[in-house]
Amino acid sequence: MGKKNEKSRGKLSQNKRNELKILSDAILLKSREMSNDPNHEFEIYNEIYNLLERIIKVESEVKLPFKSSRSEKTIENFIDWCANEGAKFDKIELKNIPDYGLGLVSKKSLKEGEIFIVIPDNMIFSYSKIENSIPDVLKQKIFSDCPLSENMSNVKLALALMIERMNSQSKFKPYFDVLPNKFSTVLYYTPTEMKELQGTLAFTSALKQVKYIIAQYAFLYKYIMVATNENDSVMEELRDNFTYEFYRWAVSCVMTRQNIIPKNDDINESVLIPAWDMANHTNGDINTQFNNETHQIESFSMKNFQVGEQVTIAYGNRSNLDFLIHNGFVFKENTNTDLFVKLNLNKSDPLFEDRLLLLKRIGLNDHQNYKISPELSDELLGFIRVFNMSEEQLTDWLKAEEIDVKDLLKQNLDFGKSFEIKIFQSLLIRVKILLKLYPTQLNDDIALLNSGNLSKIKLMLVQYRVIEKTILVNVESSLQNKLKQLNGH
Ligand SMILES: C[S@@+](CC[C@H](N)C(=O)[O-])C[C@H]1O[C@@H](n2cnc3c(N)ncnc32)[C@H](O)[C@@H]1O
Repeated sequence: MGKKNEKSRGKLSQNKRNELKILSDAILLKSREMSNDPNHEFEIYNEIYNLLERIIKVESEVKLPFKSSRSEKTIENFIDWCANEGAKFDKIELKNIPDYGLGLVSKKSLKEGEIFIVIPDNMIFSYSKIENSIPDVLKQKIFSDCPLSENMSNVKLALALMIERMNSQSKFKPYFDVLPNKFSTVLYYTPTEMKELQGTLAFTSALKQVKYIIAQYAFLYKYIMVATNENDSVMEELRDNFTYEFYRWAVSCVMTRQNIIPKNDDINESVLIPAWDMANHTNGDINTQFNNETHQIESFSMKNFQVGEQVTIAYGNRSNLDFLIHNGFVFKENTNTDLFVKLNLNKSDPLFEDRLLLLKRIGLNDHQNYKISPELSDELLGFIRVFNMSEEQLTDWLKAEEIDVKDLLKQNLDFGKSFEIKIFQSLLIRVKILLKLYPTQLNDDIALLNSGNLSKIKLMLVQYRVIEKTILVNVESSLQNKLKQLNGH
């Protein structure tokens, strides 16, 4: 650390810095606005994006302080570096895999449960790994005093990555050189691409995620400009190179690759694990551990892999909404088909207060997210039962003992046929409304996917729409079947 790699590129004039400060203030102000209406949230996003475009233009003369390309040479250097650092990975190799970027491929057949990669602690990148080489003033101002990096381990890791990425002498350089230049995270969507999510359950999450990270940039920009210290070259270098482009790159690296491992007995830390983080995801159980005795990452094969097969790992049992928002991809074969929908009571309903009271007694709330799937969860059943009760039913249930009231969450509670019909119908209406919110039809989306000429991000977003709509269509037909059975058809 501490060595300036090259002469500072394109220091911005004071006028431009002032303009960036004004734009950052405007972003911070706008990002405080919040709405439950996704279309209003989209308007806020568009206004923020306009300010951001101006920022990107002003910052355009400051180039990213590194060049990385995933050439054969850089990959070879990386593999040599891994070997020199003590990684054990002779059963696998790193290869380009269409639609996945880089990935791991087996060189020997692997048995389920067999260790296929070991990464020693010295290869793991984190803030604590560079802490001792960071000048004190920078450590104090950026990592202790700054409320964002102090409280958020992902921001801390992103800033540590930016600082170390600027250091051409870094021991991690061979790893940084094979990191992607560009991502498909929400931070790289254009507003036109973002609009592809309109009507989906992911729309608001995507908008909020971008708003949040742009606001982080604006906050950090102002913070770093003020915290700058002429006597500290690394601090100055950070000030000269801190752009939105650089920040979204670092945040995307962290979003798509970070892991949490124990730093010591009491504290965990966000880290990047070179080579292991080249493994792509598939369904299964997490089969990687941090060995507390050897301080190594060990990954075990999740199944038998043939020679030449892609060796995948499981990132966790996440829904496609989570993968899209937090990891920048969707996984068509995902066995996790969870969709969560916010359901609320009708405030103008004269029985609103009673329903709310009963909901609370069974541990539920108004405005809660419920899992929508063909098998209705206990919580969803509880909610739609309370939502649909008559005044008489409500009064009876409110009188029930604490222990009995929880029966409302039981699958086999017999409410009688007409009430069953009522609750399934109300849920069916809700699902139909959700399906109507999409500006496009499922068939149109499928045709679009088959057209074969979509950009990478648009393809992913249309795929996401198809996945979400398909789940809802399945729930719709399962509810219709249940109603048919109840009606004796
Ligand atoms: C930890 S990295 C894995 C290595 C990555 N492929 C690379 O080239 O650096 C995670 C990223 O890999 C890609 N990825 C992982 N699993 C995937 C999958 N099942 N389908 C598509 N992309 C996937 C996504 O871009 C994700 O953000």
